[in-house]
Amino acid sequence: MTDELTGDSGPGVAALVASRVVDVPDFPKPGILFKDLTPLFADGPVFRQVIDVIIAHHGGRGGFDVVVGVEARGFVIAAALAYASGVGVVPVRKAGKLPRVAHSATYDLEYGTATLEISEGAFTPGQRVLVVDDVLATGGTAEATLDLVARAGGVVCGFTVLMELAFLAGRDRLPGCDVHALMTV
Ligand SMILES: O=P(O)(O)OC[C@H]1O[C@H](OP(=O)(O)OP(=O)(O)O)[C@H](O)[C@@H]1O
Ligand SMILES: Nc1ncnc2[nH]cnc12
Repeated sequence: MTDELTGDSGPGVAALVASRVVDVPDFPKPGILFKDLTPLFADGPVFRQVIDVIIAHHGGRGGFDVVVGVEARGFVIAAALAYASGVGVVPVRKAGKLPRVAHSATYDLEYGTATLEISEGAFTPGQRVLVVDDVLATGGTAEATLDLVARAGGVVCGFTVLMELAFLAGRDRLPGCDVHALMTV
């Protein structure tokens, strides 16, 4: 089990995450094995432990100035991280949802193409940004998000996911970034 004080993520937290993931074959398209992490979000003690481990990995409270969450499942994690750390949260949203778009980025993911956007005035220049999502797969979403954060004046200090699908090599698209996955498949 994870030590909440040291944030030691070790095998304990990986097993915990794995125990709360449901594999859904052929969603949203035939051939995709979808990793459904909503059972983890629904388990209060596990969710809290996961949040504490992520904060500890990224330097504890004070290790980052703002959290970016990627629509939609990243929002759940980002809001919890921000609240627990006493910092704000900035949403990166799918196209057409934000009223004051500053920057857009289009990318491919495991099962399609999408465009992400960030608002005007998202950061003060040089703010240290922790980016969070539930899954790292091909890395298209993460690469686009890191690009948006940089164009908006933020400095990415880390990228965190609950689960990394290593066989899709998404990490290779994020050179120089502190990529942290609580569990890897
Ligand atoms: O590494 P990639 O291949 O880019 O895939 C990872 C992304 O795919 C999923 O989001 P999705 O686009 O399905 O959106 P949702 O959270 O709104 O369901 C997941 O939440 C990540 O954001
Ligand atoms: N297989 C998968 N499961 C959950 N989210 C994903 N995002 C991209 N691929 C995914």
